Amino acid sequence: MSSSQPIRALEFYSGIGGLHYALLKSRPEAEVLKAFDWDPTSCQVYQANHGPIIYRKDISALKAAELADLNANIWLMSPACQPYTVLNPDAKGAQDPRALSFLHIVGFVLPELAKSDAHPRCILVENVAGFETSSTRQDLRATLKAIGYDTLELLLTPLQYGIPNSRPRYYMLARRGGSHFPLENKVWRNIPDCKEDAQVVAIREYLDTDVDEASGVPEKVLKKWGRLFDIVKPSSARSCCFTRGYRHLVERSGSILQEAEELDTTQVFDEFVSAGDVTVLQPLRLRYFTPSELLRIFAFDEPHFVWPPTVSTKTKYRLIGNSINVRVVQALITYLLEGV
Ligand SMILES: C[S@@+](CC[C@H](N)C(=O)[O-])C[C@H]1O[C@@H](n2cnc3c(N)ncnc32)[C@H](O)[C@@H]1O
Repeated sequence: MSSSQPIRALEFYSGIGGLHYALLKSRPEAEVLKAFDWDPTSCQVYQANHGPIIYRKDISALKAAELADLNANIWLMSPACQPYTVLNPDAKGAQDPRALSFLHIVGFVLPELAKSDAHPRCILVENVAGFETSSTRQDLRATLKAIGYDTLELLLTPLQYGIPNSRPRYYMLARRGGSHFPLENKVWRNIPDCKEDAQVVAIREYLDTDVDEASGVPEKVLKKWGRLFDIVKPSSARSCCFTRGYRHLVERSGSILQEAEELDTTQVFDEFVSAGDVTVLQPLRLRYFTPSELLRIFAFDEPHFVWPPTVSTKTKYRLIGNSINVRVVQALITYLLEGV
């Protein structure tokens, strides 16, 4: 969008507003007109940070006419990923009821708006890696093409932006009436013509200075599941993907931190196994990442981010784990808008 044209966005599946932050970091003058989510706590957190533009609503119930009146020129969308996640062996894709609202908005509402040329100039869709093999992705591409969009698909991770966290995510960018994306028909692993491969910063740059004991990993958890954890140190240049199940699930829900940098993790765990005594692990000082550390890793403007006082720590983890990496999406929005 040319810099003289106001950017007016709608945010669907807004959660705690990661896409909103990404848009503002890319284009500070942009305005999010309305955001939609049906989860009451997400809406409460969103409102605390972005004001009363959040509508608690089932997106399946949105009508073309109400969206046309808003006259937005960019839509930002991060629909539920459970239907598509490879972590769920029973994922049903488009057959999952949680996929319905996205099929409604893309398959019905957008084409309806296109009849009166009221569809947005640009669209960004975010989902889990794995979405690219779904029938929903094929339908999305076909629908967007049929109503005049040029599309580009990518799989990116924050590691490419120097952030020590793996979070591979699928993105689709769509625009109409602007310059064309490269013709090559593939899922891109970097933004075209943009070599972002930054030096990854160590985890220690993201850590709180003062962490209370509640973040420690309980001994009973370590005793039963300790060997399954992905463990990183302050000097590590990686961590694994943090999900909404962080602190509930052990495997594949995110890394824990070993504060004792100097100790050899494997050696201490071997001693624990042979001694059968969990206290052997104490010198490692194993703990969970705190919500504020995760917000920093997700590139949220952490010191200014507000949690309403009623939101529990457990809920904070759920909401952050559902969210997006702001830095990655910022780069995508910049690229998307440059071509319009
Ligand atoms: C993957 S999360 C998106 C998170 C968001 N981008 C953020 O930064 O926090 C999906 C969100 O969609 C919401 N959601 C799922 N289905 C919905 C529906 N039918 N109507 C409204 N919101 C829905 C969930 O409550 C959740 O907040």
